[in-house]
Amino acid sequence: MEIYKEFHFEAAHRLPNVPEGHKCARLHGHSFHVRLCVVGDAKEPSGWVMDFGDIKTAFKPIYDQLDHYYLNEIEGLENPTSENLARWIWARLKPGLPALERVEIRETCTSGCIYRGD
Ligand SMILES: Nc1nc2c(c(=O)[nH]1)N=C([C@H](O)[C@H](O)COP(=O)(O)OP(=O)(O)OP(=O)(O)O)CN2
Ligand SMILES: [Zn+2]
Repeated sequence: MEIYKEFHFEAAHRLPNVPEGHKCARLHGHSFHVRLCVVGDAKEPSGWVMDFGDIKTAFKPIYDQLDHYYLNEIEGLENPTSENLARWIWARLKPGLPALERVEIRETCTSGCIYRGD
Protein backbone atom coordinates (compact mmCIF):
# COMPACT_ATOMS: atom_id res chain seq x y z
CA MET A 1 0.00 0.00 0.00
CA GLU A 2 1.10 3.55 -0.62
CA ILE A 3 0.51 6.52 1.63
CA TYR A 4 1.48 10.14 1.24
CA LYS A 5 1.96 13.32 3.17
CA GLU A 6 1.84 16.76 1.57
CA PHE A 7 3.68 19.94 2.45
CA HIS A 8 3.71 23.48 1.13
CA PHE A 9 6.47 25.99 1.30
CA GLU A 10 7.13 29.45 -0.11
CA ALA A 11 10.44 30.17 -1.77
CA ALA A 12 12.12 32.36 -4.36
CA HIS A 13 14.29 31.15 -7.20
CA ARG A 14 15.65 31.90 -10.61
CA LEU A 15 16.91 29.46 -13.22
CA PRO A 16 20.48 30.39 -14.18
CA ASN A 17 20.86 28.05 -17.16
CA VAL A 18 17.81 28.91 -19.25
CA PRO A 19 18.23 30.49 -22.69
CA GLU A 20 18.66 34.24 -22.87
CA GLY A 21 15.36 36.07 -22.49
CA HIS A 22 13.60 33.16 -20.74
CA LYS A 23 11.20 34.45 -18.08
CA CYS A 24 12.54 32.02 -15.49
CA ALA A 25 15.95 33.69 -15.50
CA ARG A 26 14.27 36.48 -13.53
CA LEU A 27 13.91 36.26 -9.78
CA HIS A 28 10.41 35.01 -8.91
CA GLY A 29 8.66 32.93 -6.28
CA HIS A 30 6.35 29.96 -5.93
CA SER A 31 4.19 28.23 -3.37
CA PHE A 32 5.88 24.87 -3.81
CA HIS A 33 3.88 21.72 -3.08
CA VAL A 34 5.72 18.59 -2.02
CA ARG A 35 4.11 15.16 -1.81
CA LEU A 36 6.09 12.39 -0.16
CA CYS A 37 4.91 8.88 -0.97
CA VAL A 38 5.83 5.90 1.19
CA VAL A 39 5.11 2.21 0.55
CA GLY A 40 4.67 -0.70 2.91
CA ASP A 41 2.14 -3.06 4.45
CA ALA A 42 -0.65 -1.70 6.60
CA LYS A 43 -0.32 -4.40 9.21
CA GLU A 44 -2.33 -4.85 12.39
CA PRO A 45 -2.33 -3.84 15.15
CA SER A 46 -1.34 -0.36 13.90
CA GLY A 47 -3.40 -0.67 10.71
CA TRP A 48 -1.05 1.79 9.02
CA VAL A 49 1.99 1.75 6.76
CA MET A 50 3.60 4.31 9.02
CA ASP A 51 2.45 7.22 11.09
CA PHE A 52 1.92 10.34 8.91
CA GLY A 53 3.50 12.19 11.81
CA ASP A 54 6.75 10.27 11.35
CA ILE A 55 6.92 11.42 7.71
CA LYS A 56 6.43 14.98 8.92
CA THR A 57 9.17 14.58 11.52
CA ALA A 58 11.58 13.18 8.92
CA PHE A 59 10.88 16.03 6.50
CA LYS A 60 10.98 18.85 9.08
CA PRO A 61 14.74 19.60 8.95
CA ILE A 62 14.57 19.68 5.14
CA TYR A 63 11.45 21.83 5.12
CA ASP A 64 13.15 24.27 7.48
CA GLN A 65 15.98 24.74 4.99
CA LEU A 66 13.54 25.57 2.18
CA ASP A 67 10.64 27.59 3.52
CA HIS A 68 11.00 31.34 2.82
CA TYR A 69 14.51 30.96 1.42
CA TYR A 70 16.13 31.89 -1.87
CA LEU A 71 16.70 28.40 -3.24
CA ASN A 72 19.68 29.33 -5.41
CA GLU A 73 21.68 30.12 -2.25
CA ILE A 74 21.23 26.61 -0.82
CA GLU A 75 24.13 24.22 -1.38
CA GLY A 76 23.17 21.77 -4.11
CA LEU A 77 20.28 23.91 -5.36
CA GLU A 78 22.21 26.46 -7.39
CA ASN A 79 20.03 25.48 -10.38
CA PRO A 80 16.69 24.96 -8.59
CA THR A 81 14.50 23.34 -11.21
CA SER A 82 11.67 21.12 -9.97
CA GLU A 83 13.71 18.13 -11.06
CA ASN A 84 16.78 19.20 -9.07
CA LEU A 85 14.66 20.06 -6.06
CA ALA A 86 13.04 16.61 -6.11
CA ARG A 87 16.48 14.96 -6.32
CA TRP A 88 17.83 17.19 -3.55
CA ILE A 89 14.94 16.27 -1.21
CA TRP A 90 15.24 12.58 -2.08
CA ALA A 91 18.96 12.50 -1.29
CA ARG A 92 18.41 13.99 2.14
CA LEU A 93 15.23 12.14 3.06
CA LYS A 94 15.72 8.60 1.78
CA PRO A 95 18.49 7.55 4.23
CA GLY A 96 16.22 8.25 7.22
CA LEU A 97 13.01 7.19 5.48
CA PRO A 98 13.90 4.01 3.55
CA ALA A 99 10.25 3.31 2.61
CA LEU A 100 10.17 6.54 0.58
CA GLU A 101 8.91 5.65 -2.90
CA ARG A 102 8.41 8.95 -4.65
CA VAL A 103 8.93 12.68 -4.25
CA GLU A 104 6.48 14.85 -6.16
CA ILE A 105 7.02 18.57 -6.61
CA ARG A 106 4.44 21.02 -7.89
CA GLU A 107 5.82 24.41 -8.74
CA THR A 108 2.69 25.95 -10.21
CA CYS A 109 -0.90 24.77 -10.73
CA THR A 110 0.17 23.24 -14.05
CA SER A 111 3.82 22.19 -13.64
CA GLY A 112 5.75 19.73 -11.58
CA CYS A 113 7.72 16.53 -11.50
CA ILE A 114 7.77 13.06 -9.98
CA TYR A 115 11.05 11.48 -8.86
CA ARG A 116 11.45 7.83 -7.93
CA GLY A 117 15.12 7.89 -7.13
CA ASP A 118 16.37 6.72 -10.52
N1 LIG B 1 11.34 21.02 -16.80
C1 LIG B 1 11.22 22.21 -16.18
N2 LIG B 1 10.79 23.28 -16.85
C2 LIG B 1 10.64 24.46 -16.21
C3 LIG B 1 10.94 24.56 -14.83
C4 LIG B 1 11.41 23.41 -14.15
O1 LIG B 1 11.71 23.45 -12.95
N3 LIG B 1 11.53 22.27 -14.85
N4 LIG B 1 10.71 25.73 -14.20
C5 LIG B 1 10.21 26.80 -14.80
C6 LIG B 1 9.92 28.03 -14.00
O2 LIG B 1 10.41 27.94 -12.68
C7 LIG B 1 8.46 28.55 -14.01
O3 LIG B 1 8.26 29.37 -12.86
C8 LIG B 1 7.38 27.55 -14.04
O4 LIG B 1 7.13 27.24 -15.37
P1 LIG B 1 5.77 27.37 -16.22
O5 LIG B 1 5.00 26.10 -16.09
O6 LIG B 1 6.19 27.76 -17.58
O7 LIG B 1 4.98 28.53 -15.45
P2 LIG B 1 3.68 29.33 -15.92
O8 LIG B 1 3.10 29.93 -14.70
O9 LIG B 1 4.04 30.28 -17.00
O10 LIG B 1 2.71 28.23 -16.47
P3 LIG B 1 1.44 28.32 -17.44
O11 LIG B 1 0.44 27.39 -16.82
O12 LIG B 1 1.89 27.83 -18.78
O13 LIG B 1 0.95 29.74 -17.46
C9 LIG B 1 9.99 26.80 -16.25
N5 LIG B 1 10.19 25.53 -16.88
ZN1 LIG C 1 9.88 29.18 -11.15
